Amino acid sequence: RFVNSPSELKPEYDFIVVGGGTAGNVVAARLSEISKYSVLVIEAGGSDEGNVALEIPYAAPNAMSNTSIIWDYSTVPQAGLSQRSIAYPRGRVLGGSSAINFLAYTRGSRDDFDRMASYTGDNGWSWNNMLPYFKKSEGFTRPVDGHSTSGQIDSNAHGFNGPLKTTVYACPAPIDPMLISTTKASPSQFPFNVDYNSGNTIGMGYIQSTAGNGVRSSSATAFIHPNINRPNLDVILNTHVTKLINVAGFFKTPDLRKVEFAQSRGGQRYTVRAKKEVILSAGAINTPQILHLSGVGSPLSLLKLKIVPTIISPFVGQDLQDHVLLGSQWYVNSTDTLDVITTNETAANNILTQWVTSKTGRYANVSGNIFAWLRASASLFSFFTPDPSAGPTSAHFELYPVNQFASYAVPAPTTGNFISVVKGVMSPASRGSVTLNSNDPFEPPLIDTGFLTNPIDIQIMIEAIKTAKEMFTLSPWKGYTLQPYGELGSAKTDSDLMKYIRSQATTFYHPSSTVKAGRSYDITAPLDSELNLKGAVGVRVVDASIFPYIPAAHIQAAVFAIAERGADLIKQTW
Ligand SMILES: Cc1cc2nc3c(=O)[nH]c(=O)nc-3n(C[C@H](O)[C@H](O)[C@H](O)COP(=O)(O)OP(=O)(O)OC[C@H]3O[C@@H](n4cnc5c(N)ncnc54)[C@H](O)[C@@H]3O)c2cc1C
Repeated sequence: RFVNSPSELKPEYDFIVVGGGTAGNVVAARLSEISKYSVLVIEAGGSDEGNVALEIPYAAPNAMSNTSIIWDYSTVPQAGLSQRSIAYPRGRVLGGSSAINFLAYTRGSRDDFDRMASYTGDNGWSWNNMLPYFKKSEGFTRPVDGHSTSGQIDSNAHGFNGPLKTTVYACPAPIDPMLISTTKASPSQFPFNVDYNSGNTIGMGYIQSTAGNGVRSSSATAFIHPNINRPNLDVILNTHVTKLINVAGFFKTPDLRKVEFAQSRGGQRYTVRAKKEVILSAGAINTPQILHLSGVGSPLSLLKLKIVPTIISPFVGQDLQDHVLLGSQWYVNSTDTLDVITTNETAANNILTQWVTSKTGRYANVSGNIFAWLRASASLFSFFTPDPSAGPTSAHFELYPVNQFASYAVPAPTTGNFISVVKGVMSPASRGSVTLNSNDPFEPPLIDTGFLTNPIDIQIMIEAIKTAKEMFTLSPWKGYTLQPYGELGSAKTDSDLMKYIRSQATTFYHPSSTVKAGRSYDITAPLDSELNLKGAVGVRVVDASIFPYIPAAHIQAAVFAIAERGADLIKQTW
């Protein structure tokens, strides 16, 4: 049930999940399958229901500017981005970032998960052991235009009965045949990959997304709403967890199973206790923030903010990783592009009407249908600049072609037709941090992505731009792609490209690795390999914070899968 006010809560639950986001809702749904466990989810945001903007796959990018459903964060000035501070929204609504994200469903590679297994010393995180969890959460769905997916996915790699709906494109785009022809024109550079979610991510293939029947699937629609009538599951919305309180006596291992929360900034503080565990699933920004507010971190930094240290864990909030993004645009020799949606109101309304009446058409789709993940040249790497990727099945960079003007840095022109290639550094070496700015839980933390502070990452982005340019010299693009738009057109040397990248790059919004899992003796890892907070009784972290290295993919699928395993680890313990 949804609980309307703190007075309706029980004083104790077996499990309290902090954050009804991507991972938290999976954990709550799986734990409440066991009827004798009582489970409470505390979510800072409101309901996701009745908000059409969250349902339309194509409109996803609009959600992140709706301040009623996001944590409206921005980063500190970024050394690697010409000192720009960039917008850094997170989902603040039931479903968390899975309710507002861009729907790409990409798991990461065999090497990503095998590296996580070897880093943590826990083979349960290996690709072979995680694949069943990917399949468990997934319910692959026939695309709404009814086309056959034969040759577009490898059905052996997918789950068809899980709650989270996934699919491929619902509406073909004019550039799709050119992209597929690219894999034939230059198969060594752009190999066709029938399914990047099968362990080997490298090549060009069809994009999968978290949608089904023309609407978004999120952790709220998949894991909470279908189970909300369970008598052992309570969900309270619009409720902000302010800290965990240590209830152990002096000289005892800290026991943080008392959760403090409030419903407004100056509002009354309440508490609720967990008999078994508190699971922190507030995401890679807010989970370290809550830990810091609870006195878990570097004692010196905490004392400066008048927070009493409870557990010395200086790496909480350190090592943030994310994927840096750059959109580049080219004019095209065609008027049949998606630019019509921003430049022609009548056309946009017709597309919207089609979606409203039948949940089909362009709005049932994400912005692109086919993309590529590629390896950088081996010559970029040396003893001094080692390859940051997990191995040969992990991409160094992404090329995501979109048949319209796409940039998160410069406004779209009011006329013209474009193809954009959104590029990302998928196996970054740079790392940043999340630190407290204040001991007020309602104050945003200081977020530093560290983007492009490691020189290898900018070299990889330069190679990504050059690869996109080379793609447009291949035969399928002759006569279609015209001159590059804006600053890219005048960038001739690597140093020009560097300037262009640093002045326009933003983010894929994938913060991770801020409360890493690792071996018991690894002081850089605040969690053990089963996601328990080291040095505490009764606290686990299950969200994007836990990855020791960011997977070389858009990370929600990996978050869903680690949450499935996290729930199993909790069940095994109890
Ligand atoms: C704009 C955007 C686009 C993205 N696009 C994609 C994409 O296309 N594909 C992809 O794979 N990934 C994408 N991502 C990333 C992906 O969505 C996230 O990495 C993933 O959903 C994170 O899951 P999580 O469980 O760690 O955190 P979240 O899903 O963010 O959940 C955290 C939850 O905790 C709640 N919370 C936080 N603090 C508190 C508190 N103090 N008290 C109570 N509740 C709290 C939040 O409100 C939220 O509901 C995108 C993200 C964004 C923001």
